[in-house]
Amino acid sequence: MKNIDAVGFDMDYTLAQYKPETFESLAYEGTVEKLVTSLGYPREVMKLSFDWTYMVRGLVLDKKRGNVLKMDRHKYVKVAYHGFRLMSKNEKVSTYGNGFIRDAFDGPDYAHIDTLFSLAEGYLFAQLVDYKDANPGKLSESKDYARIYTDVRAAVDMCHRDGTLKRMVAKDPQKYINEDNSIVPMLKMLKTSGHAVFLVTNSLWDYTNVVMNYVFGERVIDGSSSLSLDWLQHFDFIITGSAKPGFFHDENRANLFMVEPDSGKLINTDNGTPLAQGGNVGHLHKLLKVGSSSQVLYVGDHIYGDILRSKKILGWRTMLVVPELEKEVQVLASSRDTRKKLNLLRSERDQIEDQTHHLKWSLEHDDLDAGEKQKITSKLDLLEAQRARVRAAHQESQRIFHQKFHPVWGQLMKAGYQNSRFAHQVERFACLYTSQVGNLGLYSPAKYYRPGEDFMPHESDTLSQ
Ligand SMILES: Nc1nc2c(ncn2[C@@H]2O[C@H](COP(=O)(O)O)[C@@H](O)[C@H]2O)c(=O)[nH]1
Ligand SMILES: [Mg+2]
Repeated sequence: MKNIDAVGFDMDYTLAQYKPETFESLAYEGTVEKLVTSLGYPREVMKLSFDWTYMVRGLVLDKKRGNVLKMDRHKYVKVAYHGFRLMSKNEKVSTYGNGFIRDAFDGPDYAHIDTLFSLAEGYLFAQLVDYKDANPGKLSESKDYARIYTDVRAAVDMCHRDGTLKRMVAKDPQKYINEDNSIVPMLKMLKTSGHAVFLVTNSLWDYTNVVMNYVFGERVIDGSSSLSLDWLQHFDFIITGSAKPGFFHDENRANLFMVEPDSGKLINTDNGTPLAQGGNVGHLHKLLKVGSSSQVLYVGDHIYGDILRSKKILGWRTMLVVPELEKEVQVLASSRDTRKKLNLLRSERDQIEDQTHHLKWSLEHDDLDAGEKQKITSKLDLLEAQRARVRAAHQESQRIFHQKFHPVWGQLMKAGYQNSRFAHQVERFACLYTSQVGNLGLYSPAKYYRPGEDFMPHESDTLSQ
């Protein structure tokens, strides 16, 4: 942090941690209503209900096929559901494992659940896929799976734009946003230590003002009547309506407005102004007066919107907020014995397979008499039975272990033994990651965050001996 001159924050799901159980339920209900009232879906769809715990970040929606996928860092599909039906191994392999060209899963046929804002969207998509399959003819013919996805996306988008969500949050922020008393001390510490502190959010000024009032301790907010501007003192610069990730491109020509905080009026400007709406990163860089982009640390929750471009294009230092990490770490810590057992079973299976292969080779290629052949065949039968036992025990323990994290999708950061696609993105694009933004305040603002050591397989093997 010594080399960092400016620390910036995203607002939604970073400084303001929404409660997915209420916020995403609101998004879900608003979306269903729009599908029925504006997009021609049958009223029956209103009877569907939402399980906010089902979807997780890192999943990929296959829009055309109506599937939900979890993949590893090499983009191998490890778990696949059609709607809510688990696809068999054969079905999965024939859909995603054949062919000569590997799918990159990043074209227009796929959508990524890479923000907690997308949990309701993914869930509703899977529900409507099942609904279409179970009710042939009830949806109009044009509504294939891909069209269903487009409709759900459009309805979610409307909810964010037309006030369906924001009006409700403004009325009762405590219902939708977690209280977090660690934020103010953390921001004060950063400022006192000489860092410039800034906010860049895609939310517009009026909503930002409501949410930040709640985050900064004005716990009783009724509409906009009692909003205070005291929270502004914690930031040197504030940019609302930033339209990230486009904001991170200097050539982005979005208009820059000065915000008049009391009235919320937007005034045209082409100058850097401490409280602005719109513009691009060029305006911000002028204000920050940093010598190089690596002196900026930006903290956000969205791997694409906040982290990827700011790091890849600008070279900012980045910190990703991953609230799911809390449970992930808890389960890992309480499963040490299980993990040891899994590793033992895995190496036992490897050893049995190695022995089996040697014996089979010998049987086929060595010059053996009948007695020797018989001995090897009996040994092979024993090994085969042993392997089946170890394999079954391993699979069952692995299944139980993964279900401790999430009953359907398992560990967020792993897909089998490999890092998950999500974990891979975190590793590549986030310099730091943590479960809550307030954790930044647990360390000195002068702390040097050293990277963990990289391990090649041959190195970790020698360490564990
Ligand atoms: N128009 C849409 N707005 C969306 C959607 N998903 C989220 N949002 C809004 O973006 C900001 C996020 O702010 P940030 O502080 O995290 O930069 C917030 O206002 C959301 O309501 C969407 O699908 N469409
Ligand atoms: Mg955000």
